[in-house]
Amino acid sequence: MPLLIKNARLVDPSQGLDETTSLIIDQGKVASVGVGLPEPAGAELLDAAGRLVLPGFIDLHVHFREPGQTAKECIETGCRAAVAGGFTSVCAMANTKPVNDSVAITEMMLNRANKANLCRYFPLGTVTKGAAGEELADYGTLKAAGCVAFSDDGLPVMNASIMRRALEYTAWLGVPVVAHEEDVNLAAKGYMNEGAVSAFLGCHGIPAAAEEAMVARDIVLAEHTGGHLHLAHLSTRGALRQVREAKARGLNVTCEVTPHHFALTDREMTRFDADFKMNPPLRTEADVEAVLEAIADGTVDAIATDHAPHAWDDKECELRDASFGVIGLETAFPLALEILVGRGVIGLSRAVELFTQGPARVFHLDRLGLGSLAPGSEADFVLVDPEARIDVDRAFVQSRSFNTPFKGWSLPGRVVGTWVGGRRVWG
Ligand SMILES: NC(=O)N[C@@H](CC(=O)O)C(=O)O
Ligand SMILES: [Zn+2]
Ligand SMILES: [Zn+2]
Repeated sequence: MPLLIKNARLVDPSQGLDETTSLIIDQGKVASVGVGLPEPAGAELLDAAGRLVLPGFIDLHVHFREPGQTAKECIETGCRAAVAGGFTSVCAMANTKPVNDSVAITEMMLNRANKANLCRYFPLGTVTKGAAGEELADYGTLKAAGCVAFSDDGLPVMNASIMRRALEYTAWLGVPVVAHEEDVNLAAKGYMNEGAVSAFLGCHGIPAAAEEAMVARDIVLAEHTGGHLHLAHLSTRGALRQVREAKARGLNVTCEVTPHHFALTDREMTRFDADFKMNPPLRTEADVEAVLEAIADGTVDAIATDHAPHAWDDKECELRDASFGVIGLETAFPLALEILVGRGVIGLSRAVELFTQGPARVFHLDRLGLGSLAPGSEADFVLVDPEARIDVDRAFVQSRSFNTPFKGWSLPGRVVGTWVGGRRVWG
């Protein structure tokens, strides 16, 4: 049965649209967009009542812990958190147990996601076998099995020769290498940003140079190989400056930033609460300013959550010993509304772009009809009430874990409904 959506404020940067209009959805796809469309025979009617209709969000960076650590999250609970947050596609990191360096694991993940039947799920394969940093994974067979990119995320690829080969081989396949940039020798025993706050607290710090030195190395390697380097969760002024310069030189370099890195600084660490501990760490105010500038000037391609669920006892211990990582699927878009749009850093259309067309392009998901609501696209969309607020508490969060630094926050932007391929999966 076709679906006619009326009185929608459709914001779709892929079509340059921000206007009140109607959409017709038929057979899982967008059939037409425009004011005063004739009602198809027997159509179901949805009155958006002026609320936002947006292309479904795409998250390039989530950790769903299946196989291996399903007490933290499984593919089904992760996908439920995704659709509750308005995400209709997620790209899942390979640092599961065992890691995703084989067709068997990729297929198992895809089967589990299929069974959950909530959002689209795109696995990443590892860069190296076992994510051990020594031997390249088999990119061709992993791509054929469904992997959309390759990453050892959680761990940097410290061997430059391995990174060089990875960029060369993936260039032939036309898929990106996603880099977690952290020089392990510079980061050493650090567990928060190195700076005035870490000195005051007497905590081991991770210097900005740990990230920036690796970004520099990998931009050099991307230039020499022609490979597509996608830089995950960038957090420092120097890292973003290098991306801006690399893009100006026409290199095949893209990057993402997370909501926690645009919303919070390392001052939060004075609470000694491990829900503020993640990798890369929360940085200084100057770094947050640089993240906001890079979001505004187009240096940043996508907002990605780095949704990293951890169990209560992974966090409820000495800060030094706690796991790195925070959840983020349900708070990402509300934080963008509050901090990016609400404080005038960017307009709503650019914010939507960072969740839709931007990430779609990075992993070439635009070729699958994702990240856009132009006629012919997949009918993946989200209905958001920008006036209604959310309260970030345990009842609101669908994830199996609750390690969020935004607990207790009230934010604008309730996801009223989420549709994947024309089927309502949330709300
Ligand atoms: N971001 C984190 O602090 N943790 C991630 C790994 C990662 O993204 O590096 C995790 O898997 O828990
Ligand atoms: Zn990482
Ligand atoms: Zn990650």
